[in-house]
Amino acid sequence: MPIRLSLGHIDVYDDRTATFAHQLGLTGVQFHTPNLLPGENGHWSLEELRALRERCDRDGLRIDGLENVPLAHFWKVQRGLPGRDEQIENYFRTIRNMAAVGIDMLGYNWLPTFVWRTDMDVAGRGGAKVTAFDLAEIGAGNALASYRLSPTEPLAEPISVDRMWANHQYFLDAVLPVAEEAGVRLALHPDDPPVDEPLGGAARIFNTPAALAAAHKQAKASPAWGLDFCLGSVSEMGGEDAVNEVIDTLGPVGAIAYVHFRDVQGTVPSFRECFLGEGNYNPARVIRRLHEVGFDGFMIDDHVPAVIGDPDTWMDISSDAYCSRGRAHALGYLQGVLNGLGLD
Ligand SMILES: O=C(O)C(=O)C[C@H](O)[C@H](O)CO
Repeated sequence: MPIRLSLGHIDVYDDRTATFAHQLGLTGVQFHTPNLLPGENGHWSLEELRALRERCDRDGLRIDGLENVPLAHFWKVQRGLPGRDEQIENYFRTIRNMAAVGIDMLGYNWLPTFVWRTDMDVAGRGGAKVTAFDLAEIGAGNALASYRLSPTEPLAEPISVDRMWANHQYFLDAVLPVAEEAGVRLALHPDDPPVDEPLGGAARIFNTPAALAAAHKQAKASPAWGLDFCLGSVSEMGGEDAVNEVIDTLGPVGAIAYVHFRDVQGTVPSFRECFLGEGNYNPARVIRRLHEVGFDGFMIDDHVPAVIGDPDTWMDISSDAYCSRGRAHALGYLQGVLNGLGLD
């Protein structure tokens, strides 16, 4: 299949979201801890996954993937706490239930204290609302702390770099055989922000292109593991050079599962989000390079700048805020690039 675009990072799915996808000419959707999957028993049940699948079938939209099980399903696994084996058993259930309804991609992250920003309301181009991170400002805490995927409980004790790697290995060793058998692929989101310093007490380990290649080694090149290639997070590591390094190491071995398409200006320790085309990398060059190494998966929009008339960026998960002008701009931009490269 050629590289394709999906409407991505959808939290709240309803008629409005489905209409937005159709109006933008998209045929696939990708979900981000969706409202339609409460997962109240510690896993995503067959019934709720089937209902989501049937809903999208009725809407004429393919489900390209799911990302991030609810925090309550996963926090002990990430932190390596007693009780993680029970959560891993439940993760098996989620994987098998996804397979049973024909959904074969599951994104995850290795961020016990989730994504951090130090400002959720910076004026980007023309005053568009964007988010920013500055390591010098972390003393004030995470400006994303009230986001529903940020943990409400602080860490009981700090988690070191070594523990983070060991916990990830433990998770992969348990889960990949089940994922392989089920035919579901797990996709790791890079750290955002990719700093060396711990944030909220948890070390950050997937913060360089080399660390992402090391994750591939931890997965022992399993076909059930890939990178959720967040271009924004990798751009935060080192701009287009870092993006190219990831494409060149993980692309040819088929380890790029799918792509989050957003960008930033600046790199760690300080960056801010921006529109496509004014960030650290050239989107057309990146897509051409992905194509040249054989990437043929899907790409999604991610969080986007809020332009005039848009209620918010990613803090507001309502479908009103989600179906925004900023998002339409990002997707239209990417459609134009794919068309110009002859890849649509
Ligand atoms: O920080 C980013 O770039 C994200 O896309 C954050 C998302 O919530 C992502 O799903 C983290 O796993």
